[in-house]
Amino acid sequence: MTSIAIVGPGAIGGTVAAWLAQNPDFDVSVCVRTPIADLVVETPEGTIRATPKVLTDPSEASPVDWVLVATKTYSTDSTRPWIEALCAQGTRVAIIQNGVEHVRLFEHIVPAERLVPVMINLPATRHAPGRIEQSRHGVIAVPAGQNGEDFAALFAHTEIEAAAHADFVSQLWIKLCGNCAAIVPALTLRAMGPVWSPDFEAIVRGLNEECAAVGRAEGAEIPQSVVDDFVERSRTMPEGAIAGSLHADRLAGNPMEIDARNGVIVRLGEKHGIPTPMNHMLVTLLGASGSPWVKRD
Ligand SMILES: NC(=O)C1=CN([C@@H]2O[C@H](COP(=O)(O)OP(=O)(O)OC[C@H]3O[C@@H](n4cnc5c(N)ncnc54)[C@H](OP(=O)(O)O)[C@@H]3O)[C@@H](O)[C@H]2O)C=CC1
Ligand SMILES: CC(C)(CO)C(=O)C(=O)O
Repeated sequence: MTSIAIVGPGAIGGTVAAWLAQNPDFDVSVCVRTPIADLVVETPEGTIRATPKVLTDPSEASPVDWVLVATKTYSTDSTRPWIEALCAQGTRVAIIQNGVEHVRLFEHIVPAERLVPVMINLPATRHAPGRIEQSRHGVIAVPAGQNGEDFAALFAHTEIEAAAHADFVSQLWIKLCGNCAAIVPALTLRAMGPVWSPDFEAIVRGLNEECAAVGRAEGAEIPQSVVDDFVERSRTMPEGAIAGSLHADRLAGNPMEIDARNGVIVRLGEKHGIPTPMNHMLVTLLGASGSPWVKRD
């Protein structure tokens, strides 16, 4: 029996927990801030249900084989008591978050050799605690090596396609290219397609080009087609559509992962001497909308 604890069963953590709990060989528990009774996830494969063990305080936790952290990036330090209670010598800790700085954010909490950064491409929305909609097929990428391969193997019996990649850094930055333009609808509070114009396209393309340039300087391989495809996807975003979790968080009045998704492009751009004026300006403007998470997470 493999024991797995998911810290933060929100949209992503709840979906992952529900899928893993379908495997009778896994003992799945969830570590919550807001209590839940169970998990019900509407997936492209139909509705799945799970009744994992629900822990509400780190004092109830004991060491497990795998800890999966799926909180927002700005909640990192609040997960420390959970991670400490759930870890023994052999425990591995996977960080399932957006952005490219999983290791920087958690290396003061988890030893590097037990830390597994995870890129997840899986659109999910939490409608109520434990009630989630997974709107498309899920894809997970992890670094090559034993930890990455063992993590990917946990998903063998799920609809989530998980694989270890030698070029994980490219996986992370290509995902960030897809995420970085969502700062525009988070600011305008409407879909991009209906307001598209040459000036608007210059902003969206600028955000993406800056991200790709900084990613390449960090060692990622990002073909130009990645930028062009994301710009095209933005151009065709239909009226009423929500561009993912950042836009959804702004609409809900929640804190936003501005630093992890756009601030990081500015910070790492400065390190490499790459100008990032579009990201810099929109980070400043969205931060001025009231989110406390414009500063470095
Ligand atoms: N949603 C999506 O479609 C996608 C999101 N991502 C990324 O995945 C990560 C998670 O996002 P998402 O699932 O949307 O976020 P949610 O806000 O839906 O979920 C985060 C969860 O973490 C919980 N939490 C926060 N702090 C703690 C703590 N100290 N202990 C226990 N639980 C805690 C929250 O509790 P509470 O219930 O009290 O709010 C919530 O359940 C982010 O980095 C996001 O960018 C990546 C791909 C797609
Ligand atoms: C765009 C999406 C849904 C892709 O997984 C995402 O990463 C997010 O909303 O944060």
